[in-house]
This record gives sequence, C-alpha cells and structure tokens, in this order.
Amino acid sequence: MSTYVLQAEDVAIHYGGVKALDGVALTLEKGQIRGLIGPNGAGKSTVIDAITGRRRLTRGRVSLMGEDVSALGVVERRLRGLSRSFQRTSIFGGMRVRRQVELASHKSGASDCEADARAVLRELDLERLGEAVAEDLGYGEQRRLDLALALVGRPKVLMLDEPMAGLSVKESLDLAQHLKALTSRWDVSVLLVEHDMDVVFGISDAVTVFELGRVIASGAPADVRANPRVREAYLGSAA
Ligand SMILES: Nc1ncnc2c1ncn2[C@@H]1O[C@H](COP(=O)(O)OP(=O)(O)OP(=O)(O)O)[C@@H](O)[C@H]1O
Repeated sequence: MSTYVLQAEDVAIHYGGVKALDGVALTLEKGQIRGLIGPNGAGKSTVIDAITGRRRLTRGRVSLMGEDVSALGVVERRLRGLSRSFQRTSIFGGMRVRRQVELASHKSGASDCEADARAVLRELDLERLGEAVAEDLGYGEQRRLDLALALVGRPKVLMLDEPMAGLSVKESLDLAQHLKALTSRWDVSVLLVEHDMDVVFGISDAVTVFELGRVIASGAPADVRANPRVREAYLGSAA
C-alpha cells in the first residue's frame, strides 16, 4: 500500500504527433508542497489536466490515496478530494464573494456549505469582503478568492496552476505564506505550478522540473537548484 496521497506513473498524453507528456512519474506525500517548474510549453498545465481527469491519458496511471482513479472523471475525482485552480481565475465577476464560495462548496460535496465557506473565507482573509461583488475586488483579492474556490470541501490534494500570476512581489509572497500555513494546518498536499522562483523555492518541500513533456530533475529544492541540467534548461546561471 503506497503512502502517497497522489501518485502518477508513466503518464503520457499525446496529441497526434505532439508528446505533451511522455513517461511522467510524480508523487505527493501528505502535507507536502511540490513545486513544478519548467519552460513554457514543457507540459506543466497538461500534468494537472491529466491528474484531475480533464485530459484522457494516452498511457499510464493516476492514484489518489492509493486508489487508481485513471478511469474516473473530473467530478468523481473532486468528490474524492482532488481540487484545482486554473491559470486564469475561475471567479464569477458579477456574483457576491460569499455566495460563490458557498456554491462552489455545494458542488464539492461539502455537507455544511455555509460553515465550509465561512472557514475558507476566514482562512484567506476574505471574510470582511463576503458581501462584495467579486469584480469590485482588487486583483490580489480576486486571486485569493480563486484559491478559496479551490479550497472548499476540504480537498486533500490541491493542484494550483500559477496562482501568483500577475501579482506584485509583495502580494505573491503574502499569498505564498498563506498557502504554506494553510497546507500544514489543513493537512492538504499541493502541486504548485508557478513561474515565480522565489515563491517556488521559498515554500516547496520538493521540486520537479519539466522539459519537453518529461521530468528532467526531481528532489529537494536545494539539490534541484544546484542541478547543472536544470540551470541550463530553465533557471539560467543567475539562479
Ligand atoms: N489541445 C492541444 N493540442 C495539441 N497540443 C497541445 C494541446 N494542449 C497543449 N498542447 C501542447 O502540449 C505542450 C505542453 O503544453 P502545456 O500548456 O502543458 O505547457 P506548460 O508547461 O503549462 O506551459 P506554460 O508555462 O506556458 O503554461 C505544448 O507543446 C503545447 O503546445
């Protein structure tokens, strides 16, 4: 019996002749944050799509808490505790903050949506904005709301696709600290796709590097950062 909350084995996704992913292996331990980095087009978003069931696997297998979920759809995986955010926020601009978090909570299968939404809003410092219309929020607050929508229903595994995109340095580091604190308090495991290297290397317990649909390095942040192939492929000599 595996101790991983998430395990992807030999995952491939091919679009005709394009091998978006080829033979990818990835694990997440309980409470772990794993950063996923790599150049544009390396396959990072496709990995999230493969794990969450948005894309059908050409080959391979995805297990959640030891259960093979490869044949299950997005909704079934969400009900088993696998949640995600997208590169562009999923918020509804015209809807009040609390209302949309409650609706998302309902969809996630939570039993007490009001209490669930309240806890998530409190966790992300959004409680005082509960009655605000989402499009009136500042961009940083909208990003926090997007994270709130992914956190309802107490997911066990969270896949975040560039949650800091467009934020200032200070906002990014604030959100990163929120995420780090929440991960340990709620015992949620996170796969974090992010281009901000200060954030990735600042809060990840492990880092995996992609290039052209394959894993080229994986391990402790310091080891990955020092890996010559990674520096050449992605980080540059200044990293
Ligand atoms: N629907 C599709 N049809 C064909 N090729 C696709 C499709 N979706 C993605 N790809 C290709 O798969 C590869 C991986 O794309 P992906 O979006 O996963 O990269 P990424 O690492 O997330 O990039 P970025 O950092 O720019 O978001 C790219 O070569 C992309 O062009």
